[in-house]
Amino acid sequence: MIEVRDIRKSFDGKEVLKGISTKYEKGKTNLIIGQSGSGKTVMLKTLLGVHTPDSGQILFDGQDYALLNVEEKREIRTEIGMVFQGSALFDSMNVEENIAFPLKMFTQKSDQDIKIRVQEVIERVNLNGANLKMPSEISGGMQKRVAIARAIVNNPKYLFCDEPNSGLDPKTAIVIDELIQEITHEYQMTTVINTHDMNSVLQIGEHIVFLKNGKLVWTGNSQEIMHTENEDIIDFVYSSDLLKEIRNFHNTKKI
Ligand SMILES: Nc1ncnc2c1ncn2[C@@H]1O[C@H](COP(=O)(O)OP(=O)(O)OP(=O)(O)O)[C@@H](O)[C@H]1O
Repeated sequence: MIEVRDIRKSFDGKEVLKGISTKYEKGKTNLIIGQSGSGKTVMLKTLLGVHTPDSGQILFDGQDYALLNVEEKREIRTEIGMVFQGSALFDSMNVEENIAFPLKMFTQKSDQDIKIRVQEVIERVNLNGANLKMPSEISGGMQKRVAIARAIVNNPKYLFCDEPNSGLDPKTAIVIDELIQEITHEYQMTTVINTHDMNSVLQIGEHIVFLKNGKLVWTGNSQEIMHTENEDIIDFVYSSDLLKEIRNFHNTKKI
């Protein structure tokens, strides 16, 4: 579990995170949602340790990150797997080399052990037979699978995903969402996902944190978000006039 307590972060005097407190639970897909500029990326980067909060605490399974020594901080960072927006694969490496990269960089595993582990995750994300393909030779959905495989190859406790299905068609996006949810449950990881994709919110939103202008204005799950009367959520979920009309139509029918 990751707990954030009253996190604040400013850039050049402009406060971007305004006292966020929440818990990202283990074994759940925790979503950070909100409009562009609401602070989702800054929040995720703060969890990653890229940004240092101006105040507040981040606790990884009860350990206050700011109070850890350099070695302990390094240890926590090796327990984080990251799926970057756009996959961020190494173009000059094939699928299995991309996936093996964190093991070669951050562990002392033998070549044989690396080979076995890489094959395990290749099978887990259904990339069988694609081992020697280059990123340019595979589809966007397969590239995401490689990115997910690379993120989980070192058995992380925490999995962070930045817009994991951006650029994918809706069907592939759902498959990728479901894969992330399955592995979250299976490996009991604490998964935090940045998204503004409403399909993801409804499909895998087990714990949703809604940010608006750097403030947390709502938390709940995918069922609750459909029935809330919170105006900010309604505005976000029913962003188009057509969707607003459909909602009004359903509400009128209920009366
Ligand atoms: N390194 C930085 N320096 C200065 N300002 C920043 C920095 N990073 C983010 N910001 C500002 O913080 C605010 C929140 O940005 P952030 O990228 O977190 O939004 P977001 O919700 O992730 O948006 P999007 O969905 O478009 O990615 C924006 O006003 C942005 O300009």
